Amino acid sequence: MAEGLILDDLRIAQGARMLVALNEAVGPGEVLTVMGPSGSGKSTLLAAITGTLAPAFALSGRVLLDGRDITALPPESRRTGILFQDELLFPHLSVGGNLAFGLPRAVRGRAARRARVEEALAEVGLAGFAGRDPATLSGGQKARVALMRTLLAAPRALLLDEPFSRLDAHLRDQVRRLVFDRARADRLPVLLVTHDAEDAAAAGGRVIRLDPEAP
Ligand SMILES: Nc1ncnc2c1ncn2[C@@H]1O[C@H](COP(=O)(O)OP(=O)(O)OP(=O)(O)O)[C@@H](O)[C@H]1O
Repeated sequence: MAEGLILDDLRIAQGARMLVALNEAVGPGEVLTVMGPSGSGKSTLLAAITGTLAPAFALSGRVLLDGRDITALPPESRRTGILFQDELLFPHLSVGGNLAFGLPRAVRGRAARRARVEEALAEVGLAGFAGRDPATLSGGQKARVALMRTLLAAPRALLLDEPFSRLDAHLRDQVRRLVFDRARADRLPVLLVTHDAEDAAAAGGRVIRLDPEAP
């Protein structure tokens, strides 16, 4: 069975408008960058993969992850992880609470869950931050917590919806490197949506462009 993420004749239409039509295979540790003008369907493509496509769209074809057809599965069963432009940390939870939220239920017991959270924080240079309010973190720290929250759920594919675009140039480079290094180390296929040619170059993989038919 083929490892990685496969978009098998995946088509997304909005009424008579064909937004996305793709045949792509993204191997473990490989990054496929998706570019295209605003409104061309980049976020919609990611939603089709995570299982959160709005009812306004019609989907055909298949999404395969590690050989498993996930096209019709509910989002929580797909094992796809996504990072957005806004970190979307829960403001009412501590940093540790945010990370614990990402942990699979299979990690049982308060002590074991706490240990996994501490380990994750230490991995991104944030040891001791578990009790902090997310509002007190810098942009780069929030980005690292958001990455670890996504990775703690043990996804088999990583989807990135412009996650670097709000960071300043220096941080952007750091966080980008962290994300791509982790994806390679965990052998995750990555789909990167971006407007930024530098992001695409840093990703180092193939680039495709969405050019939807005019309505
Ligand atoms: N929930 C929705 N219901 C109906 N139409 C939607 C919905 N979300 C997006 N659209 C429409 O679908 C098309 C694709 O939008 P999408 O957000 O995927 O584009 P994008 O390429 O990600 O754009 P951007 O670069 O601006 O983020 C647009 O015409 C948009 O207006």
